Amino acid sequence: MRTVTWDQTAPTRSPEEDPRPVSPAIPAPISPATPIPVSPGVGPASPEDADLSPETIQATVEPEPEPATRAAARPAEAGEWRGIVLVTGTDTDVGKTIVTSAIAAAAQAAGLRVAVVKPGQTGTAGGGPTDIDLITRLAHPHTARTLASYPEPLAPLAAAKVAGMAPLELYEVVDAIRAEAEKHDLVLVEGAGGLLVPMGVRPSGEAWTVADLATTLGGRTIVVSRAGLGTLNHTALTLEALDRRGVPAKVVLGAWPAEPELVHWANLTELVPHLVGALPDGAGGMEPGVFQRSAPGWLTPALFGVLDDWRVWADEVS
Ligand SMILES: Nc1ncnc2c1ncn2[C@@H]1O[C@H](COP(=O)(O)OP(=O)(O)OP(=O)(O)O)[C@@H](O)[C@H]1O
Ligand SMILES: C[C@H](N)[C@H](N)CCCCCC(=O)O
Ligand SMILES: [Mg+2]
Repeated sequence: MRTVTWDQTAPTRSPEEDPRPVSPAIPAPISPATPIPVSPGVGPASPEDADLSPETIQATVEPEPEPATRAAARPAEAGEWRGIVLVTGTDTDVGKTIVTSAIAAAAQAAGLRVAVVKPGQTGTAGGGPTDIDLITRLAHPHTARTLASYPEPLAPLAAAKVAGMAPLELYEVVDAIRAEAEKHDLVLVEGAGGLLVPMGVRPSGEAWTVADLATTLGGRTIVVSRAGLGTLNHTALTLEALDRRGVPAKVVLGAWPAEPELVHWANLTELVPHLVGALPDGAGGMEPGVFQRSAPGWLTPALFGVLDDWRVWADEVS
């Protein structure tokens, strides 16, 4: 099997010169007395994977068993992501819409009937295409619906308030998504911004988030993450929030750069145990036919793709 050779000129240190562990800090197991589950975190699949010494500066991007002290990143199974799947992200502008399009395209190519639902679209005063417009252009899902649109580019609840419009009501959204699930094999639900953005109100008047939607619907969740510096923390925070709620989650990189640097390879190595896909930067600008034919190559079989070896993928994209 081929290995990926990282940029040998990048600054590194050998264990002999500096014995500090190069592994990123993995949260120590929390006392069994506390009810807080151990963070799923992100991290190398094995200590060897974190070795950035010059002699072994190779990305060993094959997932291996997680240490028993952490919630395991169980390998996703082929076709597992059917039914209702929420697509959230570590932030706004991370590529949720493009990733949603890619999953829809790959699932349709695999013969599934796909619906995409965007509960709250904000920023429509800008006049550009909505997320559902983009998804429709790129992937042509069988059904594509926006449930509520608000003019200002804000979180949906804030956008509803400033416009004096009705906020999204949690159980109306739940009912709309369940109705699509009756008619489709896969319903992709794209949030707005990240996991804990206030989306609308519950009957009690309290705000709800995409995390609440995931727990109410019992849906699996895809976390779209950036590839660059800062993503390890943002991804770990999002995975931990989902893990604490008992929501199964996997990660897709929204935009893998054309010219990856050391940090991108290092992040890939850390995230591989959680990854079920990675889209190239620029994918959103592709001609729709090219996008649809390419999408399965960016996703693992869990998401109806054909990407089954991250080392081969890394060789091909570098
Ligand atoms: N793989 C990609 N190829 C091309 N453009 C991308 C890619 N990923 C993200 N972008 C660009 O980055 C920006 C944000 O992407 P996108 O609209 O998918 O973000 P988002 O996470 O859906 O944000 P929002 O919270 O507004 O829904 C867009 O301008 C999009 O064109
Ligand atoms: C307008 C933007 N593109 C998104 N649709 C909404 C992002 C809300 C983010 C709120 C926040 O986390 O502060
Ligand atoms: Mg979007």
